[in-house]
Amino acid sequence: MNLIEVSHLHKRYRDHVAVEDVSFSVDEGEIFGILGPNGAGKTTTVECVSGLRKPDGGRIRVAGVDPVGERDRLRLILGAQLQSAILPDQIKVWEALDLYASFYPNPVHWPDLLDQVGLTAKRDARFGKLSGGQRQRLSVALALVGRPRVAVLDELTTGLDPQARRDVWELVEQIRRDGVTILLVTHFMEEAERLCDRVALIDGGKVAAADTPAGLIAGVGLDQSVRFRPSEPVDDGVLLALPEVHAVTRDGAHVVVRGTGNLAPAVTLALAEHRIVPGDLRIEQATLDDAFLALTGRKLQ
Ligand SMILES: Nc1ncnc2c1ncn2[C@@H]1O[C@H](COP(=O)(O)OP(=O)(O)OP(=O)(O)O)[C@@H](O)[C@H]1O
Repeated sequence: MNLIEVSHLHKRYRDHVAVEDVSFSVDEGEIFGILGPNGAGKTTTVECVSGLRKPDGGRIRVAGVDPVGERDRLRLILGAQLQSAILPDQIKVWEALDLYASFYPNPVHWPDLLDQVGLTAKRDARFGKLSGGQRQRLSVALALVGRPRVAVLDELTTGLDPQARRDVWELVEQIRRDGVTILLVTHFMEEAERLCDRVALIDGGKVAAADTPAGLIAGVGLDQSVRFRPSEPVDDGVLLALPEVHAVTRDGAHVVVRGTGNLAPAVTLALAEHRIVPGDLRIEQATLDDAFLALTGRKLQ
């Protein structure tokens, strides 16, 4: 079932078009990613879904609710974690949770939530004294305190170190296991690949493509490459004769073979038949970044 439906969303800031034409739908229980470079229109899109901005065109429904006309109903369905935390530095962690819980008719018992996000030890700490990762985890807890069916998480791990980022990723996976549908905005390819069931690639206020991460990569026909330094000169024709191989290029002393299917075994076998040893052998899978580049002509990061 589609829990979120966005069709032909259009949003301008005065004469600047932030979102040209964005459509996507999110199934119940999914982690759906919105991936794109800075300024692509991601935040504006999810702010419209969250009822924080009024679209200039198009239609949005969240569990059948119109975010513009039915904000009170939306509040009970959707919890948003905002890009920049806007809590006062002096507020204590427990006070923030207690305050947010008071906004909802049936809030989560917040000490459990504090435990879930790993902040029980910080219960009495002031917001201003928390680390970046702790602030992010608190903001996730605040988005979940009203028991939403949908959580909107915007640039959740920007500015975090790798360990804190992995901790937040685990938290997101745990929230999904609890049955919450997640709309996740990110400009990190790894984050989208790791967390998202499906991803919409957004560029210049439009959806360039939407699919599973693997489907997006396969869709542009760039699956993988094998890179090696041959022990003897290798004739391109030997490799190009293999059905798995699409292209052979050189990078200094290295040969780069692009293709599909069982590329690496096919290439190494062909080399062995010609008594060539592939030194420094590396197999590289295409990434969402490659798919984005192929679709838009631009890199994500
Ligand atoms: N309040 C605003 N007033 C005017 N222009 C804005 C406003 N908010 C965003 N924009 C512009 O609209 C475009 C889309 O911005 P948006 O924040 O939605 O993109 P984004 O993909 O989320 O990028 P980022 O990751 O940098 O937040 C950008 O060109 C941005 O400068």
